[in-house]
Amino acid sequence: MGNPAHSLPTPSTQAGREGLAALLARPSRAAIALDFDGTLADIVPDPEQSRAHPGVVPALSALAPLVAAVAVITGRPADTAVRYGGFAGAPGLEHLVVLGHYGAERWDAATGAVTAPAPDLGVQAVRAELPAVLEERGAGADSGTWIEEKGGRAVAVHTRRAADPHATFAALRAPLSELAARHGLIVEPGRLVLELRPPGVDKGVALEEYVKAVGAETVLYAGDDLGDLAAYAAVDKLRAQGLTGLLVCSGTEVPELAERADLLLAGPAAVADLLGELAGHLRPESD
Ligand SMILES: O=P(O)(O)OC[C@H]1O[C@H](O[C@H]2O[C@H](CO)[C@@H](O)[C@H](O)[C@H]2O)[C@H](O)[C@@H](O)[C@@H]1O
Repeated sequence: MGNPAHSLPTPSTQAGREGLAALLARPSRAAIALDFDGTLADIVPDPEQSRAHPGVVPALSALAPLVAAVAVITGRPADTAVRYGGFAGAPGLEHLVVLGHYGAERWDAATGAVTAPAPDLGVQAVRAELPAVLEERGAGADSGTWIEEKGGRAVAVHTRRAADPHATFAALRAPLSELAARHGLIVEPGRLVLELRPPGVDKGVALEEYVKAVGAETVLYAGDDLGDLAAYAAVDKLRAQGLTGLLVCSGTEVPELAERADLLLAGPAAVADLLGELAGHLRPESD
C-alpha cells in the first residue's frame, strides 16, 4: 500500500470489497476498463463537445504503470474517444487500448493504429432512409434531434436537444427499431440516444476477451449507461470463473446500472478521483 493520505471509498457489496482488496493486493494482475461518455467525460448537450474530465488523464497516467492493463471501452469510434480523451502521447499511457464501437474497433497507444471492420452496408441503407423516418415522426432536423455519423459503422439519433427529449426518445424507439431490423442492424439505446449498429459485439464480449488476453485476475469496470450492462454481466461471469471484480457506476441517471454497482460515484470527477486515489495507494509489487 502507498500513500495513506489518500482515502478510497468502500464498495457497498462484499463482492466489490473483495474486488478492491484484490486490486490493491496484486495490482500487476488487475485490469482497469472504463466507459467514456458519462464516466470519463461529463454529459454535455452537443456530443461533439464531449471531452475527458481534466482529472482523467493525470490519474490514468499515474495508475496505468502500476496495473496490468488499462482500456477504454466505448460506443464511440475508437479514434473519436482517443481525440476527445486526449489519450494519444500521454506519459504512462503507452499501453492504453481503446475499444471503440462497443468492441468492434481497437486503437493501441503503442502503435497509434486503429483496427476496424469494413463499413456496414446496412448502416449505409439506414442512413439513407433515416431523414424520412424522422420527418414522418415530427422529429426532423428542425426539431432538435441530431444525427451522429459514426464512420459508416453506426448511426445515432440524439434527442437531448429536442423540445421534449424523453418523449421524442420514446416516440422514435419503435420506428428506429423497425428501420434497423429491416437492414440487419440492432438499436442500442443510451442516454437520450438511439444508435443503429451491426449486431455481434457488445461491451461484455469486448471486456471478457480483453481481460483474458491480458491475463488479469481482477477487473475494475466503470460505466454509466445501458450499454455498460453487458460489461457488468461479463464481470459477473468472470467472477463465477474465479476472478474478482469491482463494478463502478458513474452517476444515477440509469437506475438499471446503478442498482447493480458495487460502488456508486457521483460522476466523472469522482471517477477521476477514484483512479487517482488508487494510484496513490499502489506501489509496484517489486518495491
Ligand atoms: O459508450 P460511451 O463512451 O458511454 O458512449 C455512448 C454514447 O455516448 C455519446 O452520447 C452520450 O454523450 C453525449 C455527450 O455528453 C450526450 O450529448 C448524449 O446525450 C449521450 O447519449 C455519443 O455521442 C454516442 O455516439 C455514444 O455511443
